[in-house]
Amino acid sequence: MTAVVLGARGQVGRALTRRFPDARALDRTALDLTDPAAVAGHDWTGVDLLLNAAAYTQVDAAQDPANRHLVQAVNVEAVGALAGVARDRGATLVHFSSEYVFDGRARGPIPEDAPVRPLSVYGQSKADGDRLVTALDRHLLLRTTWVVGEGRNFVRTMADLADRGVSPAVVDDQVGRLTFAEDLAAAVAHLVERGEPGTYNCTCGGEPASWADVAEVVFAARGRDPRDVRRVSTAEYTAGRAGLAPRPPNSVLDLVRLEATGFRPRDWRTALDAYLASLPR
Ligand SMILES: NC(=O)C1=CN([C@@H]2O[C@H](COP(=O)(O)OP(=O)(O)OC[C@H]3O[C@@H](n4cnc5c(N)ncnc54)[C@H](O)[C@@H]3O)[C@@H](O)[C@H]2O)C=CC1
Repeated sequence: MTAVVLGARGQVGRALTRRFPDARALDRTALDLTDPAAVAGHDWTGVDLLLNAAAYTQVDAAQDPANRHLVQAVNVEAVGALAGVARDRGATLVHFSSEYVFDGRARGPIPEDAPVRPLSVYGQSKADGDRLVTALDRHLLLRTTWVVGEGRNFVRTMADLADRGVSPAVVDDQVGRLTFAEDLAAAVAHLVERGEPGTYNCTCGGEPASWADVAEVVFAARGRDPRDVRRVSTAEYTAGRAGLAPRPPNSVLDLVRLEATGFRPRDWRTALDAYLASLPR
């Protein structure tokens, strides 16, 4: 198998590169996906697995009309170009999506086939990209949430704030589960091995929690009092902060389809404990 990882220096891309050590790792400097000529002109000879972890992921910045062209170029047009490469080469395209394609207003875990109703520009762009991927015979679309890997993420931010003596306001009415990038990469390897195309929700397992619950675990691990996390509602958090994209209140994805393949994601609390133990102080 000849694999290529796109977005290789992002959180998910780094985990994929570790999980598929023989894959060709490409980031923006090696191949700018917003340049159709570069994508068409790239040497894809022999490639049979395209792992696309590249995306425009700044959810709030995506709301700014000045960035809309770039969001569209990376999250939709580039996905179409990669789908074209996969189709021409008979390769499998693995792509990542988000619970932001849903409005998160329904209660309970969200199944893969729930109605798509994005609240934000980013969510809409991911939904549009998803349609291009699922039109392919050979595809894997993994919808995930709250990713933690190498690089900037919520857990690192909270650990930094804890270490600096800050008492942050954190929302306690958005509920979901963390997903560690290495778990996502392990799921990709498992699903590629099975060779069954389709859309799968893929997050860590365990009891869903709010961002404030996660922040409290991080604070405790850094030796701070969890009560230093100021629990606020989304309405309180967003008041006076301009330009924030609306977030779905329910980010909990149903894992039944993934688990039916024999893949058991780690409980997010177990994975978080291990991650926190590895974070430098
Ligand atoms: N981070 C999260 O919490 C979540 C992420 N996802 C999805 O998971 C996937 C991976 O996300 P992360 O690794 O967290 O993102 P990231 O922001 O850490 O990495 C994105 C990568 O895309 C690359 N990239 C951006 N524009 C590019 C361009 N024009 N050409 C080539 N490469 C370009 C960046 O250089 C970076 O390496 C994305 O599809 C994202 O939408 C889904 C749900 C939650």
